[in-house]
Amino acid sequence: MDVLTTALDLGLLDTLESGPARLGDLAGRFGLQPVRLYKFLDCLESLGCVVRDEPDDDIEQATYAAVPGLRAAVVAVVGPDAIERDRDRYPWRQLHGRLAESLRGEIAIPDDDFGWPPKTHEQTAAFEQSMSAGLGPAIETFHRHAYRLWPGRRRFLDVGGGDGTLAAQVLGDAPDLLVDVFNLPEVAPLVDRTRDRCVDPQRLGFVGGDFFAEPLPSGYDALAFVRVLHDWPNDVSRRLVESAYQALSPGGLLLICEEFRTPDRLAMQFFWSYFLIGVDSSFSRLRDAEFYTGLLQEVGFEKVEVLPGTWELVIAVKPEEPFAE
Ligand SMILES: C[S@@+](CC[C@H](N)C(=O)[O-])C[C@H]1O[C@@H](n2cnc3c(N)ncnc32)[C@H](O)[C@@H]1O
Repeated sequence: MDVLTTALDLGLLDTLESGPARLGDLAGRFGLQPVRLYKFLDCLESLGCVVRDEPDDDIEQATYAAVPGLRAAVVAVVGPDAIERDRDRYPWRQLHGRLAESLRGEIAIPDDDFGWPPKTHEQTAAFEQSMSAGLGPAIETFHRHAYRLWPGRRRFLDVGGGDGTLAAQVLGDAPDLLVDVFNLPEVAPLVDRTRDRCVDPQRLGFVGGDFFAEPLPSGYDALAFVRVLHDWPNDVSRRLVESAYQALSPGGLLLICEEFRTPDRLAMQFFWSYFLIGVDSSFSRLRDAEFYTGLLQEVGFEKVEVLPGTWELVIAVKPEEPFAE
């Protein structure tokens, strides 16, 4: 991180991206010591960021070329909006080096530093911001399957829909759909902010509520849980799916999207797995897609399918009302 941040901040990456550069020229231009810069560029080379051509023993004649797309990739990894920067705002260092104590239950992340539910507006805003920072794969999957998800649907409720980032994206894919976010009332101002920036603000609504304290609102023919069910133990997830079944109109569509359990996704989830070791109020459990396909059938849904994507999307339909005998 230090090497990449420094290369970006110095402006070295801009120069390297415009074409191969000689070490002597780089040192002169940026006021750097050639021998030190040589070692620094070795670090970048070891990360696969630059390709070196060293014609002879004179290191100042060595030339370096950036691999294509380097600057954008480095901005994504260390820039102000990078997921790494977001995760670093959390007090994970309190566990660092003390994992054994944490595993024995001797230390924990104090509630004031992180806990569920968030206690202050700042904690709520920070948490939802972290969520939307990692939402890309879900947005991609919803967009990819939009052509079959939304035609004929009128009202969509994104349950536990964060600050409305996904809902706002869906509006762009479904010009006739009304989309509401269901979330704890304190999240309303964050959804207001998303609405101000979205393509069609009057189609993005907010319904405040607590899905443990009350039934999910009815009147929707599509309803989603995106990274919501994996926060809870099996019996609680089941209750939420049952509540969705009750709420949906006959023929309504349920969508479940989260990181189903594979080695790659566990790796993407590594920060939360690690940090939440010391947070007992938050569960976080990656499941296999089959857990949900089975659960949906047991609860009464039909036409259960797993649609492909960076994160897959499990969809299912509530049966139309049976004809009266
Ligand atoms: C892990 S986040 C996922 C947010 C969003 N769907 C995403 O993927 O970015 C869980 C969401 O569920 C919401 N949530 C948690 N408990 C809730 C409750 N009891 N009632 C309603 N929403 C709740 C949180 O506020 C948060 O927005």
